[in-house]
Amino acid sequence: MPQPLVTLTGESLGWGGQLALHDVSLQIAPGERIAILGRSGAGKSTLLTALHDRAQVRLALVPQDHGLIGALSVFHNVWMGVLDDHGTARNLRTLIWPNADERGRVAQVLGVVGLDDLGRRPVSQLSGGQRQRVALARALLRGGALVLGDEPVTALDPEQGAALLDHLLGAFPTSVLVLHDVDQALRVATRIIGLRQGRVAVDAPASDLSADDLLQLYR
Ligand SMILES: Nc1ncnc2c1ncn2[C@@H]1O[C@H](COP(=O)(O)OP(=O)(O)OP(=O)(O)O)[C@@H](O)[C@H]1O
Repeated sequence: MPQPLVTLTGESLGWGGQLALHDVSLQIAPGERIAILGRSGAGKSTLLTALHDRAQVRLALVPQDHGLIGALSVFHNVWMGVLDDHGTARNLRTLIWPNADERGRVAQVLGVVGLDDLGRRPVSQLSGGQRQRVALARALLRGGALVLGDEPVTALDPEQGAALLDHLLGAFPTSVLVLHDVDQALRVATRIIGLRQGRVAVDAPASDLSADDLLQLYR
């Protein structure tokens, strides 16, 4: 069995003294495409935080709130995905005067998400869907062994969302994505983890689960 990318052992996590995740143990193996489902407040984002903190591999993150800096341009927000690959001097130079290679790398991922002409626009002037696509472009530029995404395509229309979800899954060998659409989860995931009140209520191969099984999580 290959070495797991992330292992949680009896993980409990809370906010302000209140537990949001109770004694969760699980492993993420290379190659898995995991969808996390559950009602609002079930602990999905908290589980992603735990996985993020425990992962020992290079990973990219698409947070629920996009994690962008509104005053900075689209280019700079996307470049943030690779800031820790470079030293301070190089990053300062890129901030002021990106070279052709850097501009090309960002343009490539902006092309994938359909934001070709918006590199210089401050993120504060973008729509919600455009912001989400900037966060996706930043994750694609970063790359890595694992992508963690918290409802990474919810701000997009169904067609564009499905296309970008497929692209994201193709760009990373392993993924753990919080999704809110049961059918979408069954379409793209190899394994589904369902949370209820901070506990794992379902953890099974997607091929063993039906939409009805998963809808129980929301009742
Ligand atoms: N920063 C925070 N400070 C305090 N409590 C928090 C914080 N983040 C989450 N919580 C609480 O932890 C619990 C789980 O929240 P979490 O965001 O993990 O749920 P979720 O399943 O991702 O919900 P949603 O689908 O609404 O995003 C909730 O009761 C929530 O109120």
